[in-house]
Amino acid sequence: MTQPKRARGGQAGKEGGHAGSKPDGQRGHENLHNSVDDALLLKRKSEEVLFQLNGRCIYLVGMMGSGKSTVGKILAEVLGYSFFDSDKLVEQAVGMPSVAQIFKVHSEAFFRDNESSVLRDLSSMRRLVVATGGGAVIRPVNWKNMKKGLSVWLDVPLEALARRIAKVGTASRPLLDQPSGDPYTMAFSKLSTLAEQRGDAYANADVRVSLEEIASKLGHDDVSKLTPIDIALESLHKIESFVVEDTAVADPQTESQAQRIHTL
Ligand SMILES: Nc1ncnc2c1ncn2[C@@H]1O[C@H](COP(=O)(O)OP(=O)(O)O)[C@@H](O)[C@H]1O
Ligand SMILES: O=C(O)C1=C[C@@H](OP(=O)(O)O)[C@@H](O)[C@H](O)C1
Ligand SMILES: [Mg+2]
Repeated sequence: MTQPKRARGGQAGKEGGHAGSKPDGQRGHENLHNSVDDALLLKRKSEEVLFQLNGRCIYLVGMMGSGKSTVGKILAEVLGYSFFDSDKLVEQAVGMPSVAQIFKVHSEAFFRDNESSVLRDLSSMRRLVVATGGGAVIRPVNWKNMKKGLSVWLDVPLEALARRIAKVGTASRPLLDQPSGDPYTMAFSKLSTLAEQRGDAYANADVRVSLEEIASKLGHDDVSKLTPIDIALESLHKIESFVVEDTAVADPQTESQAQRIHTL
């Protein structure tokens, strides 16, 4: 059977469009082939990773707009895991329709307490992909709970985050909500401040998925050309490498079996 190759742009779902030299009809076919190839690669890798995960949960961390909810749903789907978005669970627990309203009626501290309770409850479960809120990384108690599973940091350049946020608006993200000003500039400025305040809290994650690295590997000049599937696939590769190394430290004998599977 021929191996699917990694697609190089032109797929549905990416942020920036880039016109190729081919007529639209041909590009359409190419895009479809690329998407099918990517879906096959993703499915195949997920089957290997599923075996190695042994039921461990995956926690996605990263700044607002980094794609935790988007990529998390894809990972859950291909792994056959259940997907939870911690923001949605907080909304349910509090009985309010949006995070923005919780911040407004109560406070950020109230939201954070509920966020910690949700993460604590989830940490006793198995076979979950959890998209956390961007600020979950600031509390050590959340890390204590997330470390029961495997954590993945989606590391996205601030410019790309601000572009995404400017596109969808800030209504659902109260920390970025600004009454006036250019949406991109305002989002970029707020995100920069938050990134500075949070320091290297995201780097506590077991695995770092850098969009700049993926873009360079795939020959793209901009992270905006990456699709959520590209990012999900790289996440699975990184998770696999981490689990293999982790097993090596914990149990050298099991490691040699895991390594054999990894290199197949
Ligand atoms: N790789 C991507 N390409 C294009 N748009 C994306 C990508 N990843 C996420 N988005 C969009 O960016 C916005 C933020 O994504 P989301 O998954 O909600 O991030 P988070 O949960 O980390 O805040 C959404 O509108 C989503 O559709
Ligand atoms: O970074 C943050 O502090 C927040 C991120 C949001 O989630 P997303 O990262 O999914 O946008 C949400 O939890 C809340 O608005 C606060
Ligand atoms: Mg989210």
